[in-house]
Amino acid sequence: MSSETTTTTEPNLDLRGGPKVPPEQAVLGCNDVTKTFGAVTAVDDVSIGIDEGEWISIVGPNGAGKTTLLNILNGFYDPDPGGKVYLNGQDVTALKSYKRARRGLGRTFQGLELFESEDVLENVMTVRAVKQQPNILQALTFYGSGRKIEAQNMRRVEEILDYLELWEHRHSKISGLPLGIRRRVDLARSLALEPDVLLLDEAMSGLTFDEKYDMIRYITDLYEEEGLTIVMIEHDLEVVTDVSDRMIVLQKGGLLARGPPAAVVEDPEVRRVYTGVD
Ligand SMILES: Nc1ncnc2c1ncn2[C@@H]1O[C@H](COP(=O)(O)OP(=O)(O)OP(=O)(O)O)[C@@H](O)[C@H]1O
Repeated sequence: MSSETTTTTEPNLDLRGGPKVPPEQAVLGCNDVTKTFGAVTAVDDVSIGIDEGEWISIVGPNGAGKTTLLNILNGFYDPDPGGKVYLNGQDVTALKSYKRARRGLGRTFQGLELFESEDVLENVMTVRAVKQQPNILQALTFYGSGRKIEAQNMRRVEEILDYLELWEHRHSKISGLPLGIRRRVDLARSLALEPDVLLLDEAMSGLTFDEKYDMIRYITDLYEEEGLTIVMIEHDLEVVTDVSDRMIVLQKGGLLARGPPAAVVEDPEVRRVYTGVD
């Protein structure tokens, strides 16, 4: 009788189940979400449910649909008809992105959508004003009355900049800053909205090893000290394996596996499609 086992080549069926939390009861969830762009199905019938206080990492190779899914959760894209998005147990599918932000959903951007010609302080302050005003136009008017906003918001913004070790850069224009600092400014802006759930879109893309380590440290502290729910989109499996409570793997828009990181990274299907290693 052969002593060989087949356990390393069999897909782990525990990773092929449904959402851990019913999407409609989750702090953030989606049900039957598909998104097509012409002939391309970017997200293919995905349902997830994230519990309060979890750190979830959504991983997958290039083009797997990670950013599209995040944009649907965030409200930048509508899902195709039939798909639903839930925030704090409420159906927010029809709710605009900025309204979801006011209900506690913050995000960073893979492509860093910072105001290049403004300094760090102005970038964070502007977002702070958007939090307090019912619409963008009013926020800009409000922002114009500099003293008022300063009195109301400066303290919180100082705390955020201090926390992310950005205070010394507060008067530096974004356009002159290196990528590691710019990614931190993006994180500071998302924190200025005082989110309960933070969506991070490849927040470590393009960073050096040391910068990635710093970023993980900041996010871990936020997770532990502020009790934030973290949803992190990440291309690099290794970066998130140690820190996540659970991982969700996308492949060609579909959900390939979900579960504890240690089990996910050992799953032969995940290894094959994601790392290319059997
Ligand atoms: N606005 C769009 N119009 C057309 N096709 C799109 C659009 N956005 C995404 N796609 C396509 O949908 C698929 C999924 O893209 P998406 O950016 O969501 O993947 P990803 O997993 O985030 O990839 P990456 O790791 O490279 O950022 C890709 O084939 C992409 O070309």
